[in-house]
Amino acid sequence: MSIAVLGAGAFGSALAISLAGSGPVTLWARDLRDMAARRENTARLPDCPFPKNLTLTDNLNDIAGADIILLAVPMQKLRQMLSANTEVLSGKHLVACCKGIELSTGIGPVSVIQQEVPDAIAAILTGPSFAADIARGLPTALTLACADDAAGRHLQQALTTANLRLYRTTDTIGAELGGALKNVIAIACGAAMGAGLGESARAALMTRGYAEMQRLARHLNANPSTLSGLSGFGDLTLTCTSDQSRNYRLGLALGLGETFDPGTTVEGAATARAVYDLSQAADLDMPITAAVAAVLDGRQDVPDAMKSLLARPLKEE
Ligand SMILES: NC(=O)C1=CN([C@@H]2O[C@H](COP(=O)(O)OP(=O)(O)OC[C@H]3O[C@@H](n4cnc5c(N)ncnc54)[C@H](OP(=O)(O)O)[C@@H]3O)[C@@H](O)[C@H]2O)C=CC1
Ligand SMILES: O=C(CO)COP(=O)(O)O
Repeated sequence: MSIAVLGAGAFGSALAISLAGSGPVTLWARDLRDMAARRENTARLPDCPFPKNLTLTDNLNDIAGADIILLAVPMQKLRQMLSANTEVLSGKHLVACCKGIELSTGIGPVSVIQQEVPDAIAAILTGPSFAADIARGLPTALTLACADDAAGRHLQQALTTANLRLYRTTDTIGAELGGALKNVIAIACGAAMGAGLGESARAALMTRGYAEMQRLARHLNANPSTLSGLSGFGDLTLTCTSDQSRNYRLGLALGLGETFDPGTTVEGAATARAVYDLSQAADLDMPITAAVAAVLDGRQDVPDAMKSLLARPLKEE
C-alpha cells in the first residue's frame, strides 16, 4: 500500500510529514518552488523539515501507483483539480482533506469526488488539527468518514500514526458539515472578539452556532451524533478559540476594521455564502451564518450584525 498527498499547502505538507513517519509518502505540488532544494515548505509550513521517506514531485504520473490519495487543496479548487486528473485518480481511495461547501453547487467534498471520479472510493479526513501541530508530531485526533465501512476501516488503519489517532464513521455528510460550518462560526467569533464584544458573546455564538450546525445536519439527514464528535464540536472548539485559525483571524480583522490578506486560504468565507443560500432554499433558520455572509459582503458591520442577532424574537432553547 502506498500513500500520496495532492496539494502541498500547509495541511498537505503536514499530513505528508506525519505519514512519512510510518512509510513512504509522495507529496505532489503543481509548483514545487524551492521545496525540493530546501526539503521544507518554507512558505506555508516553516521549520518543519521533510523526512527522508517523503518524496516530492510535480509530475502526477509519479502517484499512479498509490492506493490512497489525500486531496489537500482548498474546497473551491477541488472539482477543478479532480476533473483535470480523473485518469490517474480513477479507482483509488480518495480522501478529501478540505473543509467547506462548494459555492456553485452547495455540496461537500465527498459528493464532489463522487461526481468527478465515480469509480473512486470517496472519504473525508477532518477534525480539530492545525497543520503545524500535526507536522511537529503533537497528539491529534481526527475523524475518518467513508460510506463504505470496509474501506473506512482500511483507511483508518493506513492513516493512523503514533501521534495521529483516527476515529471512524460512515456518516460522510455529518463529517463534511462539521468541518465546513465550524469555519463560519469561527469567523463570527473572531469578529465578536475583534469588535470587543467579549468572551461571553463568543460563548453564545459558539453555542448557538452549534445549534445551527445541528439544524442543517438534521435537514440533510446527517447523524446528529457525528456533529457532537471531533469533526463538529471538537473542531468548532479549536477554531473558535485559537488565533492560529485563519477563519478566526479573518473574523478578528473584520471586527477590528482591519484588512486581511486576500491570498490566505479562509474556507469559511465561501462556505458562509454557500450555506446561507442552502438555508434560504430550505427555509432553515441560520441567523449567525446569515450575519457572517452579510458582514463578508459588506451589507452589515459587526456591531449591527450583533444587534440584529440580539433583537431576534425570544424563543425556547
Ligand atoms: N492549515 C491547516 O491547519 C488545516 C487545513 N485544513 C484544510 O486543508 C485545506 C487546504 O488548506 P491549507 O493546506 O491550509 O491551504 P494552503 O493555502 O496552505 O495551501 C493550499 C494549497 O492548495 C494548492 N492548490 C490550490 N489550487 C490547486 C489546484 N487547482 N491544483 C493543485 N493544487 C492547488 C496550492 O498550490 P499553490 O501553492 O501552487 O497555489 C497550495 O499548495 C483547506 O480546506 C483547509 O480547511 C484542514 C485542517 C487543518
Ligand atoms: O481546520 C482547521 C483546524 O482544525 C484550520 O483552521 P483554519 O483553516 O481556520 O486555519
